[in-house]
Amino acid sequence: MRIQSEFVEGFGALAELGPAVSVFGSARTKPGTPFYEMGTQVGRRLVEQGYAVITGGGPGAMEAANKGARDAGGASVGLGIELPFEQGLNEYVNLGVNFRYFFARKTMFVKYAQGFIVLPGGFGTLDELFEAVTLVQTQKVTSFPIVLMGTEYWGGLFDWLRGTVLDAGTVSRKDVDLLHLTDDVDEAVRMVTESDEQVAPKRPE
Ligand SMILES: CC(C)=CCNc1ncnc2c1ncn2[C@@H]1O[C@H](COP(=O)(O)O)[C@@H](O)[C@H]1O
Repeated sequence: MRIQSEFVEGFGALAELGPAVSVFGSARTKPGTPFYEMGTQVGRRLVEQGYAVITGGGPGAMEAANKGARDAGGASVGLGIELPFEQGLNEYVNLGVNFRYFFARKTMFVKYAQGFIVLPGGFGTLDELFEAVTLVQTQKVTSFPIVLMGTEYWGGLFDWLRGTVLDAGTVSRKDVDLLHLTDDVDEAVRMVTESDEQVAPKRPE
């Protein structure tokens, strides 16, 4: 069955990856823009700290993170998705897997990463972000730091969660505290890798 084979293929391709961080962000972020540059720096810094970089393998922020990772000589993973307006994996991916199903692909982002760094993005990015927060909140995954980058971009969402949503009692303080926010690349990388000390021993070699 196609669905099953996507999981098998994904698990097989990523089994030997070692520690990794998934980086998300808009497919529409253009090269030369500040957020593209931020993505490149995130990819580079993660590799310098000994991490593989996993992205959705597409253009924009994904491409930026893959570029940074590859240029720094690291593992640059792209988990591509078949879309009607297919663009293929970006040129900076050095380990690529293609998926037809978003849900199979999303499993890989969480299963093979120690945390998420989320650059400014749209519906796709929000989907990935909130799936991860839900998994952490419900303790389906543990010690999984999630860092949003771009204080101005995410600030409104942050305030809304800590105001309206928290006040309504639909989330707890502990839940909103799962999300970190920064503009600083080193700080973001530190946040996702620090708690890895608790996570690392649980991962198979
Ligand atoms: C120019 C364009 C729209 C290309 C679309 N090509 C894509 N290729 C790969 N992953 C994607 C693509 N679009 C959305 N995604 C997924 O959704 C996220 C970005 O969606 P968005 O641009 O924020 O909503 C990415 O992290 C990725 O996992």
